[in-house]
Amino acid sequence: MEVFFLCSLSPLLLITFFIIICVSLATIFNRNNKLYKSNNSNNNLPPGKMGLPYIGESLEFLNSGRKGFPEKFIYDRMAKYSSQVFKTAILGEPTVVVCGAIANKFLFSNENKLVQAWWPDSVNKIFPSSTQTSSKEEAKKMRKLLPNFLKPEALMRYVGMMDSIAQKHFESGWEGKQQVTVFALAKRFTFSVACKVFLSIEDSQHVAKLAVPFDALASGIISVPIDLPGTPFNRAIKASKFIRKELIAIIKQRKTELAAAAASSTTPAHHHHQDILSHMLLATDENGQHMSELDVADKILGLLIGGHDTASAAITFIVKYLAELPHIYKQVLNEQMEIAKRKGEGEKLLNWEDIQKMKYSWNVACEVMRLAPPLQGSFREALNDFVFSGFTIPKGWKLYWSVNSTHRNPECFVEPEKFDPTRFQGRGPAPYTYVPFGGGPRMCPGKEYARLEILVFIHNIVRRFSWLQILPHEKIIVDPLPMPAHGLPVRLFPR
Ligand code: HEM
Repeated sequence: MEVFFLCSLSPLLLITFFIIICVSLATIFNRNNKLYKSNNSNNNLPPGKMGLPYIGESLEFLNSGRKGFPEKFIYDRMAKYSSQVFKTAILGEPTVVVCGAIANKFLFSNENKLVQAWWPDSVNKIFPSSTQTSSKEEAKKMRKLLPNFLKPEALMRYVGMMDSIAQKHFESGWEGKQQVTVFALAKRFTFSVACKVFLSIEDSQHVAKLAVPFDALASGIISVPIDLPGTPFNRAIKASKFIRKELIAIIKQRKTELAAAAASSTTPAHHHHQDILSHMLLATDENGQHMSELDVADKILGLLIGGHDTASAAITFIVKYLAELPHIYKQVLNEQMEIAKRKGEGEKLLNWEDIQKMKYSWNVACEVMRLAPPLQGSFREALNDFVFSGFTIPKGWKLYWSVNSTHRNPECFVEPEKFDPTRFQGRGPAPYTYVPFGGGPRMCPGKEYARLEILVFIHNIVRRFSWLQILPHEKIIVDPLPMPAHGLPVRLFPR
């Protein structure tokens, strides 16, 4: 189909595309060349290789993940240069990779002072977001509002809602089946929860209508940014336009409903005022300003994307580790049965207090995210020349911090390859060593939300089933999120 589409394009169009690609490559190359050159005089750069022009070491970087060992790229170079800081070029950018807890602390505490968040070009093109339509200051203000919608006090009321979605999800997707593919179901679960909590959308057909473009969007975000018909990047841009249009329509309708409810003193018939969309529409900043429709759409889109593959990857790997480690499964089951037993007569849904009791289960989830972190790290950009660890980091260069540089480091975690949830008991890991959600001002705003949906999922799965992996040696691919190559098929044993 895609090949057909390409062939049917007129030669003129093809030539035009070709020229566009050449020009954009040349622009990137030129800009980076300036970046590289401006620093030739600077001989205090970290050790490391910049690889081929433009491509740099991107292929090595991406391939180590696709082979299932994303940490290899980093550990190989740390060993080779005997340094926790090294330079490279990835995704078209001169980059300094900084490893270890000290580096994490440095980056996270210098946000907007020495560094700022940076995303690859592909991400910016798929989200022509408020960062571009409104001023930087405004975007920063909006980012500050985000945690308000997702802090524990705000999320408490959603626990029952999540549990009700989980119960329906297990009834329709798992019960009565001998065998299921976990990754696809985990994605369906987290997406259903998001549709309900953010937008009050529960109708399964409506959820499915949004889920399809969402998958396209998620798989195109970190792709080669070539915008030609049929490329994943192109599909992602189209999907993002479609979803934004849907969201704007939902937002407009909601505004009318909220206005009507405010005008009449009656409470609205729906429970819409409970979801995150209504909270965003009603929220005001310090000057009493409401967020614009476009801003709200972008924020919701950002949340849907941020939570789409990350939480479902975490859930998938929890299921995988519990299959491999029956003694851990048993302790999780004991904890969850105890919680179920203590619930009052007629109390059908989990609540906030129940979640607080799931300490062991959360330690297990944390240990899973230590060994199989959903995100491998993220980028920052140097705002000025500065010195870190004795090396000069030039203005405009990118910095990459990696979750694995501490999660798999024996100095941070004794016997790092060993699965041991008790690491999280007592005082837990040293500061800045356990960072699956990042840290500092840009730390994942969805952390608490993710904790809730993960624990609700664990509660529902262990109470219904035990399970075995159908492919015990299924390969793991990290591209860019970790995922079992065949989606983790398991055999179910109802309890
Ligand atoms: C287990 C699940 C999750 C993990 C491991 C995870 C991890 C992360 C990490 C590492 C970052 C980047 C932090 C940085 O650059 O320093 C991030 C950013 C973000 N996450 Fe999550 N996340 C998860 C779930 C979620 C969920 C459920 C949501 C939404 C409800 C979400 C929304 C976001 C958003 C919007 C950002 C961007 C924040 C910004 O640019 O300032 N995440 N996440």
